[in-house]
Amino acid sequence: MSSDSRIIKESFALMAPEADKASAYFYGRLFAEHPQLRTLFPPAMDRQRDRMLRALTRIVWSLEDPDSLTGYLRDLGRDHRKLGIRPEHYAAVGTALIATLRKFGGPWWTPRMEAAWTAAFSAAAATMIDAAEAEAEHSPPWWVGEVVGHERYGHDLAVLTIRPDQPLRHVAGQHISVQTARWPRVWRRYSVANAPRPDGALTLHVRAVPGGWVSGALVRYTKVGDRLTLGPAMGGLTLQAASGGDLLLVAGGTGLAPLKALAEQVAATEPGRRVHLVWGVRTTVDLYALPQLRALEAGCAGLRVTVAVSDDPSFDGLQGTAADVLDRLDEPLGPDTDVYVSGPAAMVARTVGVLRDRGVPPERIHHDEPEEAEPQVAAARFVEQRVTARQPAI
Ligand SMILES: NC(=O)C1=CN([C@@H]2O[C@H](COP(=O)(O)OP(=O)(O)OC[C@H]3O[C@@H](n4cnc5c(N)ncnc54)[C@H](O)[C@@H]3O)[C@@H](O)[C@H]2O)C=CC1
Repeated sequence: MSSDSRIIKESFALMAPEADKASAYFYGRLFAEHPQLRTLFPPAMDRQRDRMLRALTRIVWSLEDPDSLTGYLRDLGRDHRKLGIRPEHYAAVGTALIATLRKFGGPWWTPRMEAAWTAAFSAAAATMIDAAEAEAEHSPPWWVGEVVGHERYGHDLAVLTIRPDQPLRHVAGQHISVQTARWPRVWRRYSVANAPRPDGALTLHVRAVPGGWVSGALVRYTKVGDRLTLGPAMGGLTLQAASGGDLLLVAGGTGLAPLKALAEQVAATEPGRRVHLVWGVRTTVDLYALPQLRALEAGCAGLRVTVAVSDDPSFDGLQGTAADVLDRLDEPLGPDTDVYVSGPAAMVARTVGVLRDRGVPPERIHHDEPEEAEPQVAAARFVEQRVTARQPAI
């Protein structure tokens, strides 16, 4: 580990006990010094603060993995265009960040730490700005999407089909962010549930979560003809280029969306490739995409779809969660099988546990970071880092 990386990790850990206060101070200071930036952010800042903390944690933890760090920063830079962040804003953010670290580092803060952070921030900002400028050559900062389909299932689920005003390039397995007119500057992520289509349309599977501003608006108050604002496609739940072996896709509820896109991609490009899609839902109402999955299966020799229902004993089929189904699979998972998992965080964790018990190597198991991760996850990682940190380097 380079000495600068170690200094950054250790000084970051000093903030652990006050991570929430530090992120509030950071935005307070940023907006006090640059009031014009306040208009770029949502009225309620709690989730934004969590996101910032999570992003910073992710960056600090990736310092030893330059490829992963650069990819992450480039995505962040591209994504920030939709907020209206411009190159000149980065210096303001850097000044507020260093001031925050200095304040919360307290008596431990040293000029050596400040120099390491300043250099790291400049490098990160340059990567983000570079990615944003490269993206600006061929893509708008955001898209306007017209809702051309809106199907309701039960009281809290909807499948939306959206046609962007300009081509929105995406790869099967990626997600986009969505803003509704009801909640300006509040963005939420949804996976695109289809492989790229000739007409450019995007399908989203949306569950209205309790207290969810955007999900509630999309399910209950959006209709055909409405317009939504869309951010660029991001995310890594895409097929590994090098892998050509069997695929096991394990979905829970609306976590089906990115895996359905992967199944469509394979059906279109490698119809003979063996793909087993296991989809677990709670009740039969949640089997909203079953007709399309069966149609896909009928047209694709290599695709097999298994569904299981966990909370409805009257269901005339497999009972249990997707993880339970895997536990009972009688066929072995070949060493070249890649597994993709998507769904509620607890379901993903349980499924990954079952797969590990069945001997699937960790590098063959792929899943996304859930957006709805515990808000305190970043602070918890600070604490973990602090406990494991060695003596300060300086
Ligand atoms: N809508 C989208 O585009 C995407 C959504 N997601 C995530 O997928 C989740 C989907 O939520 P819902 O549809 O409400 O799912 P849900 O709550 O209806 O659950 C889906 C399935 O997961 C099972 N499950 C729940 N907890 C489990 C556990 N601890 N162990 C094993 N199985 C468990 C349930 O029994 C059910 O079979 C959300 O967390 C969402 O963030 C992930 C990727 C894309």
